[in-house]
Amino acid sequence: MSSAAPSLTHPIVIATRESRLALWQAEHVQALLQARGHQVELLGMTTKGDQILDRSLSKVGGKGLFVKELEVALEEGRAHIAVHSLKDVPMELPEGFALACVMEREDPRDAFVSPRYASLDELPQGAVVGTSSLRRQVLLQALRPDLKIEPLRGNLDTRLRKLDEGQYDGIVLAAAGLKRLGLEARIRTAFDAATMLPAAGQGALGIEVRSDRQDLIAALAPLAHQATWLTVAAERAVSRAMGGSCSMPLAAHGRLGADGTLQLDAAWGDPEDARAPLVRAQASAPVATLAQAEALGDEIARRLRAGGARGIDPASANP
Ligand SMILES: NCc1[nH]cc(CCC(=O)O)c1CC(=O)O
Repeated sequence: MSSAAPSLTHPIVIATRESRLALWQAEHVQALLQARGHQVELLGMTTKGDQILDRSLSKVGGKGLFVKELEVALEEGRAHIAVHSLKDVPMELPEGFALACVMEREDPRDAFVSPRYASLDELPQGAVVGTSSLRRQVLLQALRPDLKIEPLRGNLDTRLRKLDEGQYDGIVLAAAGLKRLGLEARIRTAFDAATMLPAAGQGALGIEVRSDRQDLIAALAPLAHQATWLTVAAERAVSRAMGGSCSMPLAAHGRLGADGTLQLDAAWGDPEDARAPLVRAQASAPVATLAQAEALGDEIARRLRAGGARGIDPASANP
């Protein structure tokens, strides 16, 4: 049995980074497509983002670094689809590329990981916490102004190794990545999403294709999870409207209720002052279409700006 459109040729090749998490994600999609009768192969690649371990991503060009090489492979026809953590996908895809679908979300929360301390509250005064995320930095600093936040880059295994070597008292990672790699036991506390507000798209996977591949878009449609798609569309709209990139501390988190009401929360931190008070905004609305979800995200961005958040206009944003 195959649900393939007539023009779809096999195998479908998935371009993937070679970190354990990226491979897990690509293999996850491979298995789902194989279960629907498709023949699927992986094409492993190293991206610029994978090679930069010593500097903060926000200083060297941002999220796009993880996706560009994969897009080149799609452009050249060496691969057909790319699986991304939506958190790492820029708000606007380059001309000619589209998000074919968004899949069911894993745990969207941040997790506190530490060999010695069971929670953030247990950390002694002045303890060292590792994260290179500006969002995590400002949210942590709001909860515990005494903590010393130090940069921490690399894939999940690298970050855990640096923690285990004693460079930090604790680190903050996405619960989703740890769960996917079978490392859930490392989570000491999953932060309450209301206090450590997650990043837009955190925990959700998206599949990118060339926008002219209607055959692939049709083949991927059954993998979509509509509730997740609506929720992350609203979250990503907040980022887009704020001109968000990883150089702006910005959190956006939605929850879609069984009645179709989307509750959206966001927080903005001053990129120039990690200790400045956060600007928060909240709104909810019934949401049944992507356009309605995006309108709610736009509304939240307006409220953030009204509360003092400074957005970046598209013209002056990072390339
Ligand atoms: N910033 C890197 C990144 N991008 C996606 C994940 C895994 C979680 C996800 O899929 O959202 C992680 C690790 C982390 O933030 O700890």
